[in-house]
Amino acid sequence: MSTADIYLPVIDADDMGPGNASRADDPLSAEVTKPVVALVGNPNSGKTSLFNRLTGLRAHTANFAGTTVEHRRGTVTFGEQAVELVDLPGLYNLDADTPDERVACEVIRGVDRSGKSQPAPDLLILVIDSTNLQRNLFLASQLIEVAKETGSPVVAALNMSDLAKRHGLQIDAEQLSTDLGCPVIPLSARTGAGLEQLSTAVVESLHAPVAPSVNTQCSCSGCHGCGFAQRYDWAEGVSQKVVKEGSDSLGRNTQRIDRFLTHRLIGLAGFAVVMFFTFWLIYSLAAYPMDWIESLMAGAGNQLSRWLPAGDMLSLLADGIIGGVGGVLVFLPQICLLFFMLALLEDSGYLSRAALVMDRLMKRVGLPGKAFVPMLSAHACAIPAIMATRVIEDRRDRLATILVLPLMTCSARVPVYAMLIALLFSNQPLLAAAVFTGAYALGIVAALAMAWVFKRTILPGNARPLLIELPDYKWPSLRNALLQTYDRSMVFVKNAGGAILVISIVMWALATYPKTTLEDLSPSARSEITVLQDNGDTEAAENLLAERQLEHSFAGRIGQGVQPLLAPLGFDWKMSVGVVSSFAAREVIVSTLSILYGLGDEGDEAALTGRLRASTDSQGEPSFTTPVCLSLLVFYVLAMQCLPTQVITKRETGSWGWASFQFGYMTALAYVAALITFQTASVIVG
Ligand SMILES: Nc1nc2c(ncn2[C@@H]2O[C@H](COP(=O)(O)OP(=O)(O)OP(=O)(O)O)[C@@H](O)[C@H]2O)c(=O)[nH]1
Ligand SMILES: [Mg+2]
Repeated sequence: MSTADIYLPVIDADDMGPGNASRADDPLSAEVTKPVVALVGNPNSGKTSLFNRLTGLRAHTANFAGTTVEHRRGTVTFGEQAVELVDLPGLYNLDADTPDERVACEVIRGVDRSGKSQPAPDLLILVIDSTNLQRNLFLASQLIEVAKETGSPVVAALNMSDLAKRHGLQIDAEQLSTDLGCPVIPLSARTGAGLEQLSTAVVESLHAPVAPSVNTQCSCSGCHGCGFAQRYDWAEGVSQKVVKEGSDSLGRNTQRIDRFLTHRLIGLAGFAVVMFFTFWLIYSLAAYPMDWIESLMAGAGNQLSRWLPAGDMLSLLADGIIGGVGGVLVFLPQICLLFFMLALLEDSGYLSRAALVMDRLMKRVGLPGKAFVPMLSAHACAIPAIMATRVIEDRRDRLATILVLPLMTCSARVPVYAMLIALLFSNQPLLAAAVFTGAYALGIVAALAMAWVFKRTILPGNARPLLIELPDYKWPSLRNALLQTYDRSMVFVKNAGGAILVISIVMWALATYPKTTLEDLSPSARSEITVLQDNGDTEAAENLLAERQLEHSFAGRIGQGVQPLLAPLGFDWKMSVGVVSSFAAREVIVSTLSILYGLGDEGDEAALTGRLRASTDSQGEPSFTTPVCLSLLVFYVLAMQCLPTQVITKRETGSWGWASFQFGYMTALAYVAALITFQTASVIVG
């Protein structure tokens, strides 16, 4: 197992939201009867936004370079002409350096992964960011030269015209069309302006293809001579010629804000404040819809107990399904808000600044600056984040990033944190936000620390310095943010309705069978229950019987078998069952605890946290003490409890060895850290 083993698949699973029927995991060479039109251009020029606008799909867009790392397809009808539209990763030039850039270059040049020729696209839509014309023209000239060789006609889409207009920027599209030797259509992927003209130009070019041509040879005396410099000079010359009225108010505003946000200290403090504010907002706002969902669940449980006689069926539906799945679904509002805030931050352009201020820290521990965006997106889910590491050129850097990514707090941890934080500080949003931020920070610090350890041990070497484009700040698109929130949340809901549902039913069965009757109990337990019954305390007697039944169930036996291993971390046998069951998926602990603590509590309307807080051990002491909650929290921040992530790590590194190593080191780290936390907190709390 070495870094050289990392293989770089070109295309596979995508992060398109649910409802997107079309995905691009087949190579471009696959049999396609419709003409193929590819969207090409610089990173962040709006290719995916245009793709979404034209196809009605919802691929991920964001205001930073390198959002798209694979090609995607969708069908569009331009006039009466149906075409296969392909969205590609962005490029700065045609000398591909990273796996995602290679994807784009291969498609444009008409070669497949192995270098064999395949049909080039029937047409290229060259997406140009009008607010960054000069920079985009460099690639434009290269692309047009390649298109001339492959015979693909080109239509240039002068995107972001809404933004250009707002900032008083006027571009002479006709002159630009003459300089590029292809049609140039001003448009806005955000507002939809100019799409009809684009459609007409595409249809005309498909029916009467004209090879584009560009002449970057410059005869002026000021040219620097070499190909690169000459091309830059050409781009500068054309840009000066076609920009009729320029205003750099966009750039000036950006610079003004950046003076603070990219400052080495203020920038770092600003990042902490932004994250704290985000969590505070999530925590405070989500409380209301969470209450509604909780009362909905309780109402459903009550209704069921009215309809069905007491027995296994009622228990399965109320405790197993409503308790298990509902226990996880309750946290949906927090997850939606988290995704919404992340989408707004992404779209505003702030994240590239955060990457810059974090780069100094990351470089020291051997992580490349380019790892920052995958690290941030890992806060939603580690799977797309691991795929997003394809923007990292160096194999060592990429492997180090993949190994530490799952330490970032993903959305599946949110229900677990929320449950534990509610146990620690209910109704104290500020404290809760502080612990939330602390848990997130712990994940980040652990990732940086482990990267440092890897740099000193198994992955020696220095990470490449960060070269990142700082896009202009933009007002985030509310529509995009809402759609993205919906798509990502639906993945969570589907998970709750699929894997979590199945695990909940299994957990319910394990906690219910084999059944224990009063006669099966030990004489002492029997007499304890009888005394309670004789005293008329039937509720306490029933609860005690339920408790004993649970202890004798399969789940009880498993929990008690594992518990000695987890006892130093402060976990009792019920928590041990929760920990074991959540190795399939983290959030399962919430449903498992709902089931384990819900049994014997028929129709109880109290929320899960209320039940957990009231639970006691055999000596009558509270089970969920502060040291226990903290220990569980630390364990869940650090442990690798997600099978799909393991599969993706295997796929992206090409070896189960690295996936097992990731599982092993994270579990060991979680165990040791939780042990230290519990023992220390126990001493402090007393
Ligand atoms: N105002 C405005 N913003 C736009 C327009 N088109 C795209 N954007 C924004 O520009 C940013 C980049 O858009 P993407 O569609 O992700 O760009 P991309 O070219 O696919 O980027 P990569 O995948 O990184 O190459 C996002 O914040 C979009 O919301 C537009 O016409 N007007
Ligand atoms: Mg894109």
